[in-house]
Amino acid sequence: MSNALKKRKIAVLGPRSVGKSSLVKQFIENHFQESYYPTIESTFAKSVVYKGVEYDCHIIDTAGQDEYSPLNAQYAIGIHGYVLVYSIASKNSFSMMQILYDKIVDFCGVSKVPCVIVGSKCDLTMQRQVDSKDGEELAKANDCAWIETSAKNNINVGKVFELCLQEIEKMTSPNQTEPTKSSCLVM
Ligand SMILES: Nc1nc2c(ncn2[C@@H]2O[C@H](COP(=O)(O)OP(=O)(O)OP(=O)(O)O)[C@@H](O)[C@H]2O)c(=O)[nH]1
Repeated sequence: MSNALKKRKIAVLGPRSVGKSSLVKQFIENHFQESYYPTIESTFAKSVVYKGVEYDCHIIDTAGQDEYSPLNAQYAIGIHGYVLVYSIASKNSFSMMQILYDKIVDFCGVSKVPCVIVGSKCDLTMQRQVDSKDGEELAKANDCAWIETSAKNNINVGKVFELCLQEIEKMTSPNQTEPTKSSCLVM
């Protein structure tokens, strides 16, 4: 059997300022920054052990999207799994989740993709606009995983990427390294 690490490409998508970069930075670099710098795009690599297997994860932190942004083909082709982020303090960002998920599955021409829906900034309890129950129900309706996180307080940050690997592995047959069933193929 090969000792090569299993490569998994994960795209982190969501509206502006919901905390995508903060989530990724907390996961990769273990720090949190209060100031806001809009992202263009950054890719990070980290090896993650999930269920005793080491995965070489490439995480793409993307620019904030709105409902009119076309999906960049780069975020659909060759991606194994998705992390879709809304802020629990923004109902508008939550309403983008279904739109974004539908854009991805439409682009890929599949009925579902491995995905974790993330309610970020869960430390902002006084500003909460999205009930946990609504997040959970949305995820269930789309057969996605769901979790609430705080990059600020380092709550559930690692769990997001474990859940993403879990969703990817659920849809990937053993020993398969290329995204197939759930991801786009260039014809
Ligand atoms: N209270 C709190 N603030 C957060 C959290 N995560 C991010 N923020 C703040 O929210 C703002 C936006 O965070 P970013 O991580 O830059 O958001 P983004 O989604 O990457 O933004 P774009 O690059 O525009 O897409 C920053 O001021 C962060 O400090 C969190 O868990 N709790």
